[in-house]
Amino acid sequence: MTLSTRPDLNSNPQDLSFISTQQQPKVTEAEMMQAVRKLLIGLGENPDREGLQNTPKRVVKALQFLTKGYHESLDELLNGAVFTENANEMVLVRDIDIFSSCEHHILPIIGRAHVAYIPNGKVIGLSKIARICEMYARRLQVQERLTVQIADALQGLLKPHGVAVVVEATHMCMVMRGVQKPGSWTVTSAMRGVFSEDARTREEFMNLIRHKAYFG
Ligand SMILES: Nc1nc2c(ncn2[C@@H]2O[C@H](COP(=O)(O)OP(=O)(O)OP(=O)(O)O)[C@@H](O)[C@H]2O)c(=O)[nH]1
Ligand SMILES: [Zn+2]
Repeated sequence: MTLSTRPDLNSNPQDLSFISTQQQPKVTEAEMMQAVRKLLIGLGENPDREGLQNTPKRVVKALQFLTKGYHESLDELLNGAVFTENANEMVLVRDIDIFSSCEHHILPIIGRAHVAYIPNGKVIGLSKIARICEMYARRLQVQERLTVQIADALQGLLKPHGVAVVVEATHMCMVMRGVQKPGSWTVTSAMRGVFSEDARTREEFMNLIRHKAYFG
């Protein structure tokens, strides 16, 4: 097995130290397209027929988009939007759309994330919470790791009193193939600080994400 030259692909997924990695992969786009062409032939298709002529190019472009989070970093997406603020009540951004790809089948994971924290002298620009979710979702993932990465990123950036993340998602590898269970949802959570220590705080968060949103 050839290991990637990109440390972010080989490292422990819990380890956030690789997040600024901007190294380019060694495989060229032409080689990637060639691989897709082979895949089409293996599937019994004719890659030269009109409808498939540009498919290798499209597939590579689409996969690059779906994994663009490998080339993003917390530093860049934050753009300095962490502010000193004397706030100490729960901040919750809920119903953040998640479009990720499972690392076992490279099929879509579609769902939403709910992210809360209790500030401890610092708040983060609200959109940046969604951007953090987006950065980690746009990688090959398992839902559990995605959930933990979002929680640990916020915990590391803000050192808040606590962070709570719940991700609810449906996995196309369980819907369209394999066990074929449409309608199944997986719920994962990561609780840090007071959300893990105090049942009432956790309950307040769970109640807030349970009630029907006014918008949406
Ligand atoms: N824990 C976890 N498992 C996942 C996630 N996405 C996909 N999987 C599972 O990864 C497992 C891979 O199992 P394998 O037996 O190696 O692969 P498979 O033969 O394609 O498995 P089936 O999906 O059962 O047909 C499956 O059980 C998937 O449901 C995820 O985000 N988290
Ligand atoms: Zn899968």
